[in-house]
Amino acid sequence: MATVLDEIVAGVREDLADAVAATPLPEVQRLARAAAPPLDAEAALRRPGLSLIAEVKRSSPSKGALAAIADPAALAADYEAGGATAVSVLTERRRFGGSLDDLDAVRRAVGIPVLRKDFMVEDYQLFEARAHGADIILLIVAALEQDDLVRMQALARDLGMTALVEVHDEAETARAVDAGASVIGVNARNLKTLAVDPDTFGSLAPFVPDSCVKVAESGVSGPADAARYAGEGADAVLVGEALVRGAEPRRAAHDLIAAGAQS
Ligand SMILES: O=C(O)c1ccccc1NCC(=O)[C@H](O)[C@H](O)COP(=O)(O)O
Repeated sequence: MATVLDEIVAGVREDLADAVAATPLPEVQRLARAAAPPLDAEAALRRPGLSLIAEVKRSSPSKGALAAIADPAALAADYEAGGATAVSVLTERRRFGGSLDDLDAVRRAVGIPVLRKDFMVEDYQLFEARAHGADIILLIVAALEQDDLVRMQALARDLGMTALVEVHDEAETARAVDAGASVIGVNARNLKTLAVDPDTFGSLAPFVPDSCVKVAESGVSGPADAARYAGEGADAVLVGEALVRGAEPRRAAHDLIAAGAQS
């Protein structure tokens, strides 16, 4: 039976065919090479204290519509003012309501690294991300064969971007480490059931080498969760729903970071 991830990736591949038809690979490669140089996101995430990757997330397969984000640039600017280290922008259209327009708007609004959060299955998407100013791309181990993971990580580096390599279990963590990942995100959301298990980060963190940046993804509902992840060894937390649903994203960002620092 097809999983949610399979269904999302099938939709992404259909949209990708349209994108390639509109902007062929050589042109998107040219645009990627011509874009302003990327920021060193890995170095930013390695700074002392708990880093926050704050997400622009309109909707999700697990929760449906989350927030009517009229101005993604203003939201991202609030995140930056609240101390976020990076902004994550979901660009997947069908299930998350995102777009490259959101990425463009955020890129123009902030001076911190920007993550294109999407389901990357073809090299084309990495060039596209860079052409739109992304500094970080997401590589989901569960969505990629090992040779694709290795090649796409090398391509991200060649383009000057940081790859956030996402894992959900011990086997995927071993694959990420084998592929030479330097930034590993442990996602607490099970991509088959969509349930969030807050114990996932703590159980997988010991399998992530100390040399890697460790990112705890999903299910952070407030400062206590950020403090818990920091205590379990997270260098960064990636937070979407709690920030876009809250009334004061700037303060909420600040409070998450402060809780991590106290842990
Ligand atoms: O959010 C979902 O429902 C989802 C479903 C299937 C694949 C990915 C999904 N989310 C992507 C993410 O990783 C989250 O947006 C990110 O970690 C932030 O999570 P949260 O703070 O729980 O919104």
